[in-house]
Amino acid sequence: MQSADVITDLKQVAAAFDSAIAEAARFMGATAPNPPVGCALLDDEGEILVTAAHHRAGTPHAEARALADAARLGVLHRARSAVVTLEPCNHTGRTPPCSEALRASPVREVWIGAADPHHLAAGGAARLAERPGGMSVHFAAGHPALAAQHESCRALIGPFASRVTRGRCRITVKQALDGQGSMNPPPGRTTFTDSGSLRLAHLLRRATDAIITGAGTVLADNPRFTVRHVPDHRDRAPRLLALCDRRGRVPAAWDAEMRSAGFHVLRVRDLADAPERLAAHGANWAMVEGGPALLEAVRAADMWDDWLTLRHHSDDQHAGMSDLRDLACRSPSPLTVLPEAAALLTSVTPTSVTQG
Ligand SMILES: Nc1nc(O)c(N)c(N[C@@H]2O[C@H](COP(=O)(O)O)[C@@H](O)[C@H]2O)n1
Repeated sequence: MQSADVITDLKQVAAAFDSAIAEAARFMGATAPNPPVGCALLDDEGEILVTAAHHRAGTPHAEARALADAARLGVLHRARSAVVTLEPCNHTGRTPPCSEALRASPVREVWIGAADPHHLAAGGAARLAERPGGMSVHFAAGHPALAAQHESCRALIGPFASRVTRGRCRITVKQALDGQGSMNPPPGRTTFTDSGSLRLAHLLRRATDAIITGAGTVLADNPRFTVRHVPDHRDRAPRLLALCDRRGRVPAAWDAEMRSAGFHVLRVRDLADAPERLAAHGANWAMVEGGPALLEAVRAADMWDDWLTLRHHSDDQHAGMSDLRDLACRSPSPLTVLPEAAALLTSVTPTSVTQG
């Protein structure tokens, strides 16, 4: 692959990556089975002309959308660099190859945040580099000044990479605890966390493609699993809802109720099968919403990628303090690139330690 001189100033490339990452993050939870992807086009001066994202599978990819937006605004002829969070695809799937669209455009430099882990679509970087007349192609990974952007692009692509390389969706657990470590809210209440934690939980519901829950949770709380405390995507496929109900305790009427609320219900006997079953239905990222028994089973099966703890302080010493919202993650977490979610986290701990 050609590795010609860098045309654009690295600070401007970093700013363009930040813009593309933020735009892509807005569509997390709407693009499955595709990943969220963002693209910015820059002019000769390194100024951003347009930033676009992939909205939903079957609609134009981020690169195609950015080129079309630039044409509509009459600035396409000024586009010299493309900054893309994911390697431009090199295949005809539901949409044509972005590598060809970029080759045919005025763009002469492409910056890539992360390689495409999907073997069917990969190879766009090499295809771009062999463009007659030249194309300067760069991966963020090779530039220390873009380390943060590379990490964010990896986080963005993480759930998709999990599905296409491991055949299982990424699993994020949400656990709310009171000051004494109990998961049970006081009698008469369904939650004890503060408004920030509630928002974070609903941002997570919105950004994920599926929810895994247990019979105990459904029978005790009958949660609605809908996104209510933050605005939801207007255009998304029905969300997947996996119910682990080994003993068949939840009546079939519940499935119908959930379907009419916009969910596609999957019943799974064995919790350990849920990540594969959901991935087979196109989910890249699932969150676990359950009670102590389900979460203990997730921990025992060691099947989580992120563990989000919402810890409420109700004791005298911390009276008036907001919740602590701690995230443990085993690879860069997509939650860290969701702007509002990242701002609500108290700490992020990368960990490869097996919790037991
Ligand atoms: N570079 C890039 N930009 C996007 O906006 C994308 N959605 C993708 N996705 C890649 O292409 C495959 C899907 O292709 P179709 O939407 O079916 O045409 C997907 O598997 C990714 O590898 N890439």
